[in-house]
Amino acid sequence: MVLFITGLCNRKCYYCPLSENRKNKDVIYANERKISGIDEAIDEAKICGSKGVGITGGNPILKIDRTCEYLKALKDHFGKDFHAHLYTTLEITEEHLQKLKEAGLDEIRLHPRMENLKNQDKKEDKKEVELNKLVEKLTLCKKYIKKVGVEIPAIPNMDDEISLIIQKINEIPVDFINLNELEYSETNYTNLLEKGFNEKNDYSSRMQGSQETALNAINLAKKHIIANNKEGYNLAIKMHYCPSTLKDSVQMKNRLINRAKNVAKEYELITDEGLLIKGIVKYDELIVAEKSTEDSNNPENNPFVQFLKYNELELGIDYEINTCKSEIYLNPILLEEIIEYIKENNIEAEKEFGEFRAYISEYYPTVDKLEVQRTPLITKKPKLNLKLRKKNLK
Ligand SMILES: C[S@@+](CC[C@H](N)C(=O)[O-])C[C@H]1O[C@@H](n2cnc3c(N)ncnc32)[C@H](O)[C@@H]1O
Ligand code: SF4
Repeated sequence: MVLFITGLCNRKCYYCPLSENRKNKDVIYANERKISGIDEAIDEAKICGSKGVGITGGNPILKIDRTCEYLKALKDHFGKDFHAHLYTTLEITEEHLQKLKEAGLDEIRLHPRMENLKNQDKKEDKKEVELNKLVEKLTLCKKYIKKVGVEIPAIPNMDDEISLIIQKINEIPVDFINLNELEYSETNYTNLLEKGFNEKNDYSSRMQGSQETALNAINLAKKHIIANNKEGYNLAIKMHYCPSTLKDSVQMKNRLINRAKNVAKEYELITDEGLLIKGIVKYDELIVAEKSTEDSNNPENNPFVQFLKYNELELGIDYEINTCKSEIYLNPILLEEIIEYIKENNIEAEKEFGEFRAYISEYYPTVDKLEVQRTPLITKKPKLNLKLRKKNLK
């Protein structure tokens, strides 16, 4: 689970990808769900079948007590094997680390100021200071937290600077460095273009040159480390490159599939991407059967529902009525079959069931249930006007 503990942050990274509704706002999200308490975080982790938490922001240490409260509550609830890692900056102090350790943090990932590392003559000082500070803070983290690493965006053309970071931290007991493929979002796009970067293609949010920089920096660092250590290969640090597609196609997909499995209703299907599909019969106003002798407000007396009930035993139809939205939900394949049946048998759907629309809806299994596709089902068999068509062809 991704626990976004606060949007507050003292930095102003030009590549910051946070959206407007999170950036510099003191809001909490568990995955895509906006929450206001620990119980909701626990609930979201349960629904998603989470095995651990990544605590992020903003900068979580600006809300250190909240961070520790959530962390401790998750550990208490799910046990010590529920893995917890946290992203933060070099502003972390011994006091923060003491608290994080007590709350059970397993891993920490530090993010230095990339702008200070850019190799420009006048900034040579800044670069040294930033690198030394990184080494100092990583060493401090190692005193308290079991796994310590660095995580940074692979900024195109920063091959040498990133290679230098790897060489420096390879000399101290640090476990890993993660290089993320640089990604654009609606908030950092203009900044990235102003820096002279371009997007890689128009179907992803990847920036051109980032992958090359990451791989080149890793190879450069390896070369230097081997060359400087005549006695042999002494590359202690683990290096990972995380392409942006991995986030979407693996991390996000797995999370969606887990969530979908836990929230899917009997009548819903789960796609390979972890989206949910259901059939919807929509009325402007949910009508009830005209000659119903029973309570005329009872939605179960809707003619379409009556039809489903009539076929319930044979087809095992499971359905749900949403009276607020005047909608009936059922298995999408069954709905398609019913609509086909109506057409094939020339049943006058409107006369039988009243005026309704039918469609298949595909949506995210998240709290906001964002719909990604809606496929209308045609309820009347189309009549071809062959004469007219012949005339047109002439
Ligand atoms: C989104 S941040 C969240 C944590 C915190 N705000 C930070 O920046 O460290 C998670 C990781 O992504 C990296 N990152 C920041 N902006 C990025 C971008 N535009 N593309 C790829 N990675 C980015 C940061 O280095 C950080 O380690
Ligand atoms: S540290 Fe993270 S949240 Fe803060 S400005 Fe940089 S990228 Fe954004």
